[in-house]
Amino acid sequence: MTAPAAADSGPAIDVRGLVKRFGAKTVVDGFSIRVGHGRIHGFLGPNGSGKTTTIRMLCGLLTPDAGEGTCLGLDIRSQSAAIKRQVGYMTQKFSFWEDLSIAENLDFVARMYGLSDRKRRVADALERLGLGNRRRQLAGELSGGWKQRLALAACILHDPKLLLLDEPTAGVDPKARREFWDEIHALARDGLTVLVSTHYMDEAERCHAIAYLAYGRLMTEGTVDEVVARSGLHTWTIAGPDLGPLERELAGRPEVEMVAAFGARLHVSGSDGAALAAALAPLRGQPGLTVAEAEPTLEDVFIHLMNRSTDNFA
Ligand SMILES: Nc1ncnc2c1ncn2[C@@H]1O[C@H](COP(=O)(O)OP(=O)(O)OP(=O)(O)O)[C@@H](O)[C@H]1O
Repeated sequence: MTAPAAADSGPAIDVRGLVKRFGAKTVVDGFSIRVGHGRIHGFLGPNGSGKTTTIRMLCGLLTPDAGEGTCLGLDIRSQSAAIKRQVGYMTQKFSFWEDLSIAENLDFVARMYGLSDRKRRVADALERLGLGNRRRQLAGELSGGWKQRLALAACILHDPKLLLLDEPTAGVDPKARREFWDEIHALARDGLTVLVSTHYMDEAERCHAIAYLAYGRLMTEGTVDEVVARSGLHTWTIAGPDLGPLERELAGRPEVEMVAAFGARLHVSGSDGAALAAALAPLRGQPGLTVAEAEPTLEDVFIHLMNRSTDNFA
């Protein structure tokens, strides 16, 4: 994989005020972001919040209606063709020739894009993604996790500098997902910048930074710790038997913005820490209940953001 060139010393992506409208609908509204080289940046948010549209604008695949910026040092408006040549894009619905082997599929992709030095590129991609031993296996016989790997191999055949992964592991089991992410980190260590959209919290936690979008607006951005700290959310856990009635009661309290059961434990959250603590105080001495303040999880924060954005924009 190509190491970042000296000219790449600036950010890999640096855009300001991107807007995209489809008809009368503003799908992305004033999006700005900077992403450094070799970083893995996650995009999260409800369905239809504009993640894919934003990612496509960032790398010149879609022209913004307003805004400006650069991707890989090139202007996203006037140099989009040059940007596209350096982008590997794994879409939500990739497809293969099921009755061709892994190696034959990759060779086909290399031919389709007119790549020089095909044999070496295919061999490199097979080795890079641990597909060498399976090179003769038919694509149609692969499990979900190996299919994703093949898709990733196809994306890096042309030595891109930027990878766009649109929900790359939807429906893949946790072990295969973890291994897929190990590969993404290995590619990032080699200098590739990665933009990835996902709905999985464990994947968000494996990104160097995340952006959360709702209704086309950037609601929050930063490392996972920063996003949790900035949320202003306070969370308590309550453990004990038969928490159903308590869950229903707490859901009706004005200090409680969210309550959800996780096994034999409730997560109770609210923005006003003092009011929430006061509301839960009477429960603390109750026999059989363990009530403790806890760090909000990323999922707590995202559900909170989702609820807030529904109130603000819907
Ligand atoms: N080419 C298009 N023409 C018209 N509307 C579009 C087009 N592409 C996307 N949209 C609309 O823009 C909105 C944002 O779509 P987008 O695919 O960017 O969201 P997303 O956050 O990636 O969603 P998901 O999580 O479901 O993949 C949606 O309402 C979608 O229907």
